[in-house]
Amino acid sequence: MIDVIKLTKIYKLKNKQVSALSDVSFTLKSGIGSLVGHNGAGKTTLIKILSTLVIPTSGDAFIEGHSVTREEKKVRELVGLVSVSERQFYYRLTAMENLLFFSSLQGLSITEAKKRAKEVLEMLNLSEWENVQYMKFSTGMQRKLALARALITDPPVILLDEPTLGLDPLSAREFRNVIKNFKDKTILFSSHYLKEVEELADKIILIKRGKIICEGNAEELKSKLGKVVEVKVREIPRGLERYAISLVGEPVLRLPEKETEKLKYFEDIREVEPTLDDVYAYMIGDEEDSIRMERVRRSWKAKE
Ligand SMILES: Nc1ncnc2c1ncn2[C@@H]1O[C@H](COP(=O)(O)OP(=O)(O)OP(=O)(O)O)[C@@H](O)[C@H]1O
Repeated sequence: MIDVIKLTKIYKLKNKQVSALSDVSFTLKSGIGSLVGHNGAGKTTLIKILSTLVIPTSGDAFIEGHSVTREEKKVRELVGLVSVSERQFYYRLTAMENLLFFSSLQGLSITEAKKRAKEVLEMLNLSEWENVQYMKFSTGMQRKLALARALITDPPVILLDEPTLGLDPLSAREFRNVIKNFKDKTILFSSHYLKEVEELADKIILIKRGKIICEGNAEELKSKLGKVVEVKVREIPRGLERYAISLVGEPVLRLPEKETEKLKYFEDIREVEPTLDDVYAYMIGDEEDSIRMERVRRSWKAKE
């Protein structure tokens, strides 16, 4: 179980402060949760706080009832972290040697670690790579080895920061299948792939500029949109640029029907099945994206 209570993180830079998280609270009792938000929304910061790598400015979070600020050692035993941001493994050591090295840091005996390492490598279809140096691993295999390391102590909570980033579709699918099978663990992952989020997550947490703006399962989030429609417009009104699905020629907008009130003119209305992309555009797609999109559209028009 992950319990986050009023977490705030302010990074102090030389002459300014960056508010990465502000008053974030949520509970993930079990199952799979997903953090979704724009670049810089605060997802990695949250995952780092939950794995005790970053200290929050205020608030606290509890992993299986243990505080990340006051019981770091205990929390580290309870959490397995998979992240791509750090240099993770020793390049010249084999998969097995790396796993033994990291599990010794976590206090496992060599015999126990070897047994667990073999089990997790087999679970992740990496057995035949056991004695191959890490430097020869593809990105997908590197990611799987990171998961193997997180699993070696069989922790109840797994945190994954963009686990399928850069993986080819088949490797990503394989990775997702592995994650789906952890029925008895609490898993929290961040992702920009909304199809993946929909496939895996029981609970989706939408974060915008360090604040939670909505949470629920995919159906609950979609139901907040009401009907979703596609319409052709002549011009995209300011503030609705994030709904554009075609900028060339006559722009097409895909948006909640209730938002069409903001359009002076539209034609060819067509109802479509809501997706998480629609939820994202409605809840998160923000002004800056809108302005950028409008710039693209204008420069395109100018070239025509
Ligand atoms: N060590 C740091 N020092 C200063 N600012 C930081 C630091 N780490 C993150 N930030 C800032 O905090 C904010 C949140 O960053 P974070 O990496 O948590 O976002 P994110 O949602 O994971 O983004 P992305 O999707 O791009 O990975 C950003 O404005 C970022 O620039």
